[in-house]
Amino acid sequence: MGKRKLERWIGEKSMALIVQKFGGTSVGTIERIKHVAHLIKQQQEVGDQIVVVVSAMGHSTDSLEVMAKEITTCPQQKAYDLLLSTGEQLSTALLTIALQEIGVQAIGLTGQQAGIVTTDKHGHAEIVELQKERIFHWLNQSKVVVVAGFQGVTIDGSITTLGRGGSDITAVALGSLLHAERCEIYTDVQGVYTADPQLVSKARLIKQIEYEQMLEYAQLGAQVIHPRAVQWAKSHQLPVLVRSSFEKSEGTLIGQSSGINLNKGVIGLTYHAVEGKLFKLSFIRMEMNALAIDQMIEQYLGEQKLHIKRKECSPYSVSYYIAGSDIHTVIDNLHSIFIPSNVAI
Ligand SMILES: Nc1ncnc2c1ncn2[C@@H]1O[C@H](COP(=O)(O)OP(=O)(O)O)[C@@H](O)[C@H]1O
Ligand SMILES: N[C@@H](CC(=O)OP(=O)(O)O)C(=O)O
Repeated sequence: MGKRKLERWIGEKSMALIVQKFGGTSVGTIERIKHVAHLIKQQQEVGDQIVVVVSAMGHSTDSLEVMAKEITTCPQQKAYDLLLSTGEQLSTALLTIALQEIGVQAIGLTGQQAGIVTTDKHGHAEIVELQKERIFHWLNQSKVVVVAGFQGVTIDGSITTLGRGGSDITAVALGSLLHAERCEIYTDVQGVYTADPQLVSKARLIKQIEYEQMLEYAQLGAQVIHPRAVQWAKSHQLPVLVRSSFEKSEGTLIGQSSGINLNKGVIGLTYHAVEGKLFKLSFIRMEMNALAIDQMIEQYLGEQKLHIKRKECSPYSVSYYIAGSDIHTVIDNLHSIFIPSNVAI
């Protein structure tokens, strides 16, 4: 019997264990929290065991940072983590109450109560252990377990945070260590797109992407999932589904290669300002070290009289530092050329 299955039998249940993570936008208001509670209830009615990971409401972690900075520009790390971790504790408690209110048996846990042990690198801690029996104890009582994301505790009892955007890491680490069937990341867009859909109007939803490519895509700025979460998923071969909490959609499956990809070109684009008018423009390629694609991109940038100041390559990506003011038009054009709408993704 495989390890994933075995774990479920130890938990004395043969149904699927799923980890669902809801980001800040998905739990941004009380109405949204109530909506999320209904989504969880629907999944539980299918008969699955559910562990939920939540982020802080909306941009409340930013507000906590601002409050501390009004006192000092240099808060002590332990107190700062103690403060930042409260955002997720609030949303965990509210979601647990919302679940209970609609008849779902639920228990809310801080990272510490869930047994998430981390290194002592405050503000950027790594999960090193999960005391699994704590979560299984509640799952075996048929409860939905709601865990505060983005936080853990050191072996000597200090609360830590994992780094901004770290609730994704909590969700995928829990999914990996609990041997869940999959981890679902619920957010404000339908899944992983070929570019940020809020910036590039022609961005298309990617149905499936491999761990390696998603890792580079996330490292290069596709903000929809944290790169360290992708790293956990890759190491434990955990399938991750990114989908919307607002509208029904199949989302994007991050997993192993299906081996039947017809697209041999570019799968994703990211760009951000480095300083002033200098931009870093990155392309995620479907194939490793595909030099022909790099040459085509460079030819296009040359034709547009965009001077490449620096180039960086990694197995599935190529990045260019270019200076320009109308970068948005360039991106739109690059997207149309290199990810044309007739190519399957
Ligand atoms: N390639 C991409 N695919 C999807 N979303 C992306 C991509 N690049 C950037 N994003 C941005 O990521 C946002 C979702 O991430 P985030 O704001 O961290 O959500 P959450 O609040 O759910 O954690 C989207 O609103 C979108 O603008
Ligand atoms: N609340 C934390 C952790 C987090 O992951 O948030 P979100 O899922 O909303 O990006 C942050 O803002 O960094």
